[in-house]
Amino acid sequence: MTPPVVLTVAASDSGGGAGIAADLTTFAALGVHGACVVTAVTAQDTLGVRAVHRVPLDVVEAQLDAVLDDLDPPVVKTGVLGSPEVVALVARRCADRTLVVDPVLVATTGAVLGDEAVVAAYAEHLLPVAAVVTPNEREHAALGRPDGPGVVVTRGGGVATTNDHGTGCTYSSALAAHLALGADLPAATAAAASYVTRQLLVGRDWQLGRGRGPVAHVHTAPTPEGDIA
Ligand SMILES: Nc1ncnc2c1ncn2[C@@H]1O[C@H](COP(=O)(O)OP(=O)(O)OP(=O)(O)O)[C@@H](O)[C@H]1O
Ligand SMILES: Cc1ncc(COP(=O)(O)O)c(N)n1
Repeated sequence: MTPPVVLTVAASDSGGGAGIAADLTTFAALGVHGACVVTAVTAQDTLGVRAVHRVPLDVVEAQLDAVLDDLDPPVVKTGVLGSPEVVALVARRCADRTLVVDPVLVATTGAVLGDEAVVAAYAEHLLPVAAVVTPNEREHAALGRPDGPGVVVTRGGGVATTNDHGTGCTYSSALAAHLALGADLPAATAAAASYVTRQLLVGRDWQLGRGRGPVAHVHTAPTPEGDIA
């Protein structure tokens, strides 16, 4: 059966923990086809963000044109957008689709990934056309505490682990994938939360890098018999 298409508009993470890497692997794990528009390249690892290179606006728009014209994704998920111009562009071009906005402003490791101008652009352009917004507490406060049925404030959870880099991206991607597969919002948020919980458990003892290791976006745990659970 042909899978539904979900587009992520987000930044790359060279460490493979967050952003595009988390989004596409989560989409694959949940059975949707992932397309990607890259807004910025980050030089990043489990310890922090070393550099951010924004993709020029016309190149972001050309990627968007290509995917929207040809693959026609019914669901679009956003992560790091990088500039107010890109925020406004996505709002303009994707308002007629189911938009899942993860307003990433600060990385787990502390780096600022969205400044005040980006925050203002979210409030003015993107939040009014979003079906779902998934800020964490800090992002919710920065955005002026928007309210409504589509505002899902994320709050961590019960799994004790330091391998949690990329959890917000994985959560919002899982939510977008379940919406594309036909779930309603309450079912999609519940499925996304249980997916993240399971994946945090899978990667809890991994030793990748020297900082906040990545959540296991896609892997399943082998059983004692060597099968895949
Ligand atoms: N330790 C945990 N145990 C279980 N579930 C968790 C844990 N951490 C995160 N989650 C799940 O993932 C969701 C997103 O997590 P969190 O709020 O930590 O993301 P974030 O990285 O702060 O988000 P953003 O990408 O918006 O910055 C939570 O709402 C929860 O469902
Ligand atoms: C490219 C990119 N996108 C998103 C995040 C946020 O993820 P996290 O909150 O886990 O650091 C990140 N650090 N880098």
